[in-house]
Amino acid sequence: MTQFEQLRRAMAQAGVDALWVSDPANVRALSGFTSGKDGKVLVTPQGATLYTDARYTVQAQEESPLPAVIARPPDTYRDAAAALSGLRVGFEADHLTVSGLDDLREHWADATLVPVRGLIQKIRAIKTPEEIEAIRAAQALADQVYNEVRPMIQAGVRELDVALEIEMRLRRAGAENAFDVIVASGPRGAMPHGVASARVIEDGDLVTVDMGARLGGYNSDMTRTVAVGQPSEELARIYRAVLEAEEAAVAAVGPGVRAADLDALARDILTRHGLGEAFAHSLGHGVGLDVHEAPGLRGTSEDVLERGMIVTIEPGAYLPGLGGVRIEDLVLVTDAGHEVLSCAEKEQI
Ligand SMILES: CSCC[C@H](N)C(=O)N[C@@H](C)C(=O)N[C@@H](C)C(=O)O
Repeated sequence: MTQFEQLRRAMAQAGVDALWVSDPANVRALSGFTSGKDGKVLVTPQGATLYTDARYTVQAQEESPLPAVIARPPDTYRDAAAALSGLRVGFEADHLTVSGLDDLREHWADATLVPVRGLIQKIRAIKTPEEIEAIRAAQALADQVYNEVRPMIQAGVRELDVALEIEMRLRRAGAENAFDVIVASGPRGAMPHGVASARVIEDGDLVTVDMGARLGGYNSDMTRTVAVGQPSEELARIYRAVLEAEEAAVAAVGPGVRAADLDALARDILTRHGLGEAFAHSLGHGVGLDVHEAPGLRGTSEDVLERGMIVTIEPGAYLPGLGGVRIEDLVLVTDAGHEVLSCAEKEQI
């Protein structure tokens, strides 16, 4: 089934005749159009149209097979109105702003506007072979850059210099940074998203490095925690507990596995080590055009893993005043179980 056939089926299940797509990653998935600045897709019973403005006329022609209407709001809405009269039109409730919804209400008064959630994200969760190769390439580059930069993580070096080196090497290789590089050393390791600061790494620190490459629009995501010198026995114990949880969860990845069960598996291991409360986030998430996308690997998730999904497995433990550990792999769900796409070494501490 093509992506549009899957989408039309999902739209029918959601009870909408048409769909106004405003989330840039969803616009890209449906149209190929890569500008996140001004791109929308309108899916109607007759077909699909890309809307963007005159700054992107050439780009739209080059990137998208969809017919394009070049206009700015409110002309955009006026153009679409005729095709939508009397229809139930879905909009992306997780993305459209309140003022954006006001605009749709004003210009599409003859349509019934219906909030929908996750229709395209659900389709995007299962990657095509081309998408898998794109994410594999992004991760391979991230592995290479991590391996090149790993030797500089030493006492006396600032976190932000480590991050800058990673960012520069990714950019030089033609990629972007998927997100602000996290380099959290010593007590800063207690912040799961401690983006690199001016702190100077010290002997005995654990240092958490979380980085991703965005290559050809597709992201990777990986975390390693490394020791500088000899960390305390308490930090080493936490590291080993997180590694045990991470390896157990990775080993359990396969088609048919419930995301909530995977989260529980890792959480139970950390709880046995007295670190359940310190595991302050979900086990993982899907990765693709967005760094965080479906499926969600958390306790409340109803998602079930399927072949072709690419997810992170990233348990962590964060202890204010002491430090923290996160270990994250990027994992492809296969018929046989799984393939770990991230190859950078996980150290024994
Ligand atoms: C700001 S992007 C950071 C990416 C990072 N690798 C990451 O995914 N961190 C996780 C701890 C995270 O943010 N997980 C989310 C899905 C959560 O638990 O809500």
